Amino acid sequence: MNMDIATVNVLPYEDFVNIFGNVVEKCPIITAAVWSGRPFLNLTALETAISEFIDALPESGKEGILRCHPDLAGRDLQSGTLTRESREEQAGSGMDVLNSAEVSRMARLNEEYKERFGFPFVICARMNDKANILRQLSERCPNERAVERARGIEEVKKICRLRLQDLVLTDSPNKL
Ligand SMILES: NC(=O)NC1NC(=O)NC1=O
Repeated sequence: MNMDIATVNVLPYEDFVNIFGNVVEKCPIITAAVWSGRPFLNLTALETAISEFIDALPESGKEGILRCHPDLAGRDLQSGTLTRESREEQAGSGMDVLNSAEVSRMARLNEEYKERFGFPFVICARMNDKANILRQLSERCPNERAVERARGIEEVKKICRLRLQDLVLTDSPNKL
């Protein structure tokens, strides 16, 4: 699907939530909330509304968003229970074709990370390959909790931007 912003702006909220409800993984409440901010001037304005809503949440809310994300190469991938978006992203970065040693390494590092922070490691899979993801996962583990919370939320916003771009035509300067 690729609609223009004018089409987005006239969607009833039921349709808006159905179409955009997973731009932040399993957080349709965010989409439902920003519907109030219509009309959006362009795609960037919609993205900004989502970003500002997230930034205004208490730290517990931001951690809640992170907790709605499935592990990379984790149980949901193995059992086929990822959302369509997440499945495509994880496949795009090779998370679905790890060898058994890599699967174990990911699982161990993901568990270590969750144990330390109480939320999962989140990274925009479409902007990283397998080697990069594994490196970041081990490098980020020793960080402070507040640093990782902020870092994870930055990644959520990158994931969101790419998911939005799959749904809405990007702003073009010569189009009114
Ligand atoms: N844990 C985590 O980063 N999950 C994800 N990242 C991404 O790009 N899609 C996801 O589901």
